[in-house]
Amino acid sequence: MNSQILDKLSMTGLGVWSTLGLLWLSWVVYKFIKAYQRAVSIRHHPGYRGLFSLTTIVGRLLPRDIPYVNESLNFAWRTHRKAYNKQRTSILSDISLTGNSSYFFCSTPSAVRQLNMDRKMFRKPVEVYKILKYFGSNVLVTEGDEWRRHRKIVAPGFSDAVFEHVWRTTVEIYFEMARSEKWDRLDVGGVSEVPNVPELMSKQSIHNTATASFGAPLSWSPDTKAALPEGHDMSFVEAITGVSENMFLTIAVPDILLFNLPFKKLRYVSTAVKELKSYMYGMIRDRKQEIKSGETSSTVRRDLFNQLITASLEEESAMEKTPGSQGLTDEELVGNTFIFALAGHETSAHTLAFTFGYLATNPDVQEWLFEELNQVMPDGHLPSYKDFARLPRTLAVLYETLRLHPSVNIIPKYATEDTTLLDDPDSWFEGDDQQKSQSAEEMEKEEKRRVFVPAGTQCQIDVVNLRELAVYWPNPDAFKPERFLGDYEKDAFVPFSAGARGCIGRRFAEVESVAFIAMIVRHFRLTPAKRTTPAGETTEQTAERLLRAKGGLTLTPVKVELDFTRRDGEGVARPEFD
Ligand code: HEM
Repeated sequence: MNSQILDKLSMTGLGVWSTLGLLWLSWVVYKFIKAYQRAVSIRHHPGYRGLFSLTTIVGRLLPRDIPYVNESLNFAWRTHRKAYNKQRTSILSDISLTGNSSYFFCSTPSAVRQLNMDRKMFRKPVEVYKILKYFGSNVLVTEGDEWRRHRKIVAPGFSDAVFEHVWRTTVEIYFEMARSEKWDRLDVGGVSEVPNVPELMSKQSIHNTATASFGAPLSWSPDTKAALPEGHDMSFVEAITGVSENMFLTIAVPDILLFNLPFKKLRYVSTAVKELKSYMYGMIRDRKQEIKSGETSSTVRRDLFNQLITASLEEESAMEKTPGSQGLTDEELVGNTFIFALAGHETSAHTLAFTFGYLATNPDVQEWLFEELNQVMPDGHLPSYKDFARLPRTLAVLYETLRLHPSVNIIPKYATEDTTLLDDPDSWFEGDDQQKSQSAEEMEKEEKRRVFVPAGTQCQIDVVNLRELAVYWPNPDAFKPERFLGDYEKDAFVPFSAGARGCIGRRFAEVESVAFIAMIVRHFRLTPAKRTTPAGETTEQTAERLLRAKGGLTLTPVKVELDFTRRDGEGVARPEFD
């Protein structure tokens, strides 16, 4: 081929590519204009800024939080909530993609209720969760009949017997932590500096998961010289720590790279993955044998794992009698236990770190909480699961933290058919729409406020924005746990989601967190770390610094540095359990 023909061909190629590029650009601009028109027509922000949201290719390439461009669109966490508030004009935010579907960010209780309760019209977009199938399919990532099969088997595990076990384990872990942090050697008034509360909470949460979920023996400070089980290069707790703390790497890096690249970090994570899988399959084999041979029963072993395997075996044996029943495969059992570990670990650890940050910066609330704890846990009294119901202030402190710093920022759903969502702007100013009488005129008005949602539209519950609804949360930015002691709008508080797809581990998390907060605050006064607080810093600045958050798999505390000052009384040395 002579060079003239080659030149011609490359010119033609260039022409084709430029034409395609131009067509693509025109299509993007067309989609953008349509999105903008729709956003304006239904009064929804963010209008033109939709192009820069994280749901668009452009938005993903740009740095986060560029003033006036995308600063309030970083839904992983809105670092500039104040700016966001000013721009907010309505409740359903239509952030359209350069792709072919729209995103609705919903933060009106009426829309949230619809999204959570109308299971026919709104479903979970399972493709979004694909990466969480890494260890096997599970209850979080499935829908329809598949989901029902998983949920039926995992649900019985979340029982009072397990919660009692969780409570007890949490209290034991507290004493192990106190010993390891040398808190048991502190005199009354003595101070322990805790420079990294999130790290400590992560450790407590991993131990809780290993012990309460998997029944592993408690090993806060393991004997490193002790022999590892045969055929293993890591202990179980080390493997679960390696995977949990590097979850993002585990699921984001393709296996071929994760297992073969010669980087130290990847070697560590891939070994942890291999080890965790090997432990989990081994444990399933052993537990199945134990249960089948009658060597143990769920009343002896109360961990979540045992309940799950028992329920799956029961379902399998029911198969013979009831056609259609089906247990979980070993891979699905591993998938579910992994998801319990993942869903339970990060969320709880981060929430506890934020809780202690809030208490340290709100001394009045801390004393209000201490009053309750002192009554329920007089000196030397070890609280039991029965005391959970007597600690409403402690639970309220947890809820208020979750309202202000919800671990899960966005809960995705999609519309299965053409439908409408109730945009309820009046409720921002007037109160709950439900309480209004439904006269014909009002119903007509209500129809007008319904926003058309075409089939396939992604409708996200915007958990972060719900915190801002002053109608339901007077003085919304203030840390006021007492608001949860009376009636409150349940659809404006959905950190655990709600309805059939609500968090199955909610009670588990509440029990673990309440027990741990109770043990810490009963025995220590928490204050911002003296050593690292700059001179002249105001209370607001300290709170802002300590409660800073960043995105991640779930909302992540940046750094919470506190001083723990021992209160009077006992409770830092481990007593004998009966
Ligand atoms: C503060 C702690 C926790 C928070 C804030 C939280 C939040 C949530 C949220 C928002 C969902 C819905 C997710 C979605 O629809 O995409 C969810 C689902 C789920 N959570 Fe949690 N969670 C917590 C603790 C736990 C714990 C301790 C466990 C297990 C031991 C757990 C297990 C699950 C599971 C299995 C699902 C899926 C349920 C289903 O789809 O049927 N979570 N959680």
